[in-house]
Amino acid sequence: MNTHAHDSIRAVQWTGTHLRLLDQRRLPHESVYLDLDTAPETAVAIRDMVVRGAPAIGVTAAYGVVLSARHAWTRDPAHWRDAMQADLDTLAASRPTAVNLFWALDHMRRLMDRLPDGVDPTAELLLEAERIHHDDIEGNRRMGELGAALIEPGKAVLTHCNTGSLATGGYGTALGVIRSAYAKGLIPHVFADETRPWLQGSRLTAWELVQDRIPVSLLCEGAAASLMREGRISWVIVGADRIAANGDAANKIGTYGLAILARHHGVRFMVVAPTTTIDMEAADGSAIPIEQRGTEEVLELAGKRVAADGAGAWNPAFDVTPAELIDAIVTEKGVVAQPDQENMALLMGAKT
Ligand SMILES: CSC[C@@H](O)[C@@H](O)C(=O)COP(=O)(O)O
Repeated sequence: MNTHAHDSIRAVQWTGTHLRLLDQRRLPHESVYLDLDTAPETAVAIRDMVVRGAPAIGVTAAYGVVLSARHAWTRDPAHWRDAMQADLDTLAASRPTAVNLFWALDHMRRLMDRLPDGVDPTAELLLEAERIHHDDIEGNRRMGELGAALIEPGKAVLTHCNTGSLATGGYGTALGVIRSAYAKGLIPHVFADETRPWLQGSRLTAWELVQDRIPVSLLCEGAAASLMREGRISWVIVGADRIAANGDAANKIGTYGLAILARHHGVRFMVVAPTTTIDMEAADGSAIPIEQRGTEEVLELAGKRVAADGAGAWNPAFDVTPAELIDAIVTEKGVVAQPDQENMALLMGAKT
């Protein structure tokens, strides 16, 4: 029997008593799981990249709220909501760009407000976290179908970062489209950027694709222009951490450059993300907070200094691709071609 990565990889799990995370910092060579019991531990795991990828961060935060509720109810059943406040703030401060985190916290907070006083809220909150998790996987399957339908058979595609089972509730966004397209025989091969400085492409995307027996070639980001010039790919397919109301999309640093290269070479550019990644409060990309991470991530490789002593570094974790460089945004609610403020509002059911 073939083992498909998307069936077996569960980066985020509820054990019945604990939140269990696959430590993505140690992949692909070691599969180590961490069991977490508190919301502050969950926030640290998000910040330190044990779990990463916008939808997976959202799902994790929802389970973090469950852990918080359990402690709050034990400590102070009469004021469990107040007792959770510090935990909610800590979770919200873990990473700034992926809006799925804030979406999940808001969603859980709204449920907290509806729950009755005097009753342990843990079970209800757990049900909701599990629903968020389940809906994310369903949404990915749907996006897989919708995105694959845009791809004509024949050429390879290029992806960036990791948007697969590891980055989501399961299956993946951009990698979900790639999985579906490969299963339909539409794409023969996948090119994956290694994705400095965390190497999500080499360590995580390649690991997932190899397990699914989908042929993958890694490349340094700097090789993408030459790949396109050789006419070897039809689409660049990426995920997103936050999409603004006009369709500008923040994603892993380097995505913007790929979009410019794609337009120059007549390659199409697809962003795949659930509607929980869309932030209608952000008018355009300039309103999206971009996380700056520590300089050691650039100056070192696997914990070992590689840069010349005395050199500094600039390490933004994300960049913003302007909507006009995006050919399609694929969500679980449908595809937005040539995204702009009007068709994004239509998708989200908002008034223009
Ligand atoms: C489905 S994941 C979409 C994005 O979150 C992904 O492309 C990305 O940029 C992840 O960044 P990371 O810093 O690894 O959390």
